[in-house]
Amino acid sequence: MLEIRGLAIRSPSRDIVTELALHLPGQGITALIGPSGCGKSSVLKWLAGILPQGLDAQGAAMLDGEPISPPHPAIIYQPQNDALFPWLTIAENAALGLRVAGLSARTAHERVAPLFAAFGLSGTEKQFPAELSGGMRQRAAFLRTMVQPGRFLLVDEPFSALDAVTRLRMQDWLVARLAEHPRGVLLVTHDLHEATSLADRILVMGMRPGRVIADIAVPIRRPARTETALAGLRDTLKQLLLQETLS
Ligand SMILES: Nc1ncnc2c1ncn2[C@@H]1O[C@H](COP(=O)(O)OP(=O)(O)OP(=O)(O)O)[C@@H](O)[C@H]1O
Repeated sequence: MLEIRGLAIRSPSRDIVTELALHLPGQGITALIGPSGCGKSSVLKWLAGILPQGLDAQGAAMLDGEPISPPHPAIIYQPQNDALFPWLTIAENAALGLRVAGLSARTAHERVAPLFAAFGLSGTEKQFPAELSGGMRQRAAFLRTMVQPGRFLLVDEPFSALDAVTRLRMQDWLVARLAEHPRGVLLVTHDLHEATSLADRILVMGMRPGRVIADIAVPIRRPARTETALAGLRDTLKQLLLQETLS
């Protein structure tokens, strides 16, 4: 279990997040939703140990009940932008996390190469990020995230640049992969369909200052998550978000 306790994040001009607490089980997907600017990305960056200069934070991160000081090898982070290195090929970018973790170039390549087809990236191995579409770059970044061995994945809108069909394909791939190799995923998304169809639990953040205002288990098992079955939950989430943006 990964936990945040009493997190406060401040900029020089204001409180961005106050008294934020959340826990992330070692299995399943927890979605983090909230109005734009409420601090979702800042929370992930803090937990990944890369809060930008200009923001100041206080709070505790706990892994299995023990305090940790991010960054931590159990925590893998995928930022909102694809953050691919322009001077590396797509294959090198995809293998980068494994290289940083100490694998040889050859072993890292052997791990990522079989996944290029599943990610719709066949033939892009020797290309550079600038030669790919935004959606392809986002898939390459997601591939880089998914091959890393950390127990917890923090992913910030990983499917936002994908067309509808590719998005569904990647979501299915994620669910299948987690069923084979359970890990804890914290998924930031603006898409209520994505949150309700993928997540086991949904955390709603309010704003000014950012804090968790609702922690909602999704009680419907995945095969039964039809549009009709999820409509009520989506409506509840929509109302919560509307209240926050209007208040
Ligand atoms: N480096 C920084 N310096 C000062 N303020 C910052 C910095 N980074 C973010 N902020 C401010 O912190 C607030 C929260 O930003 P953050 O990106 O965490 O929100 P978010 O909920 O992820 O937004 P979105 O959904 O639009 O991605 C915003 O008001 C933003 O302007």
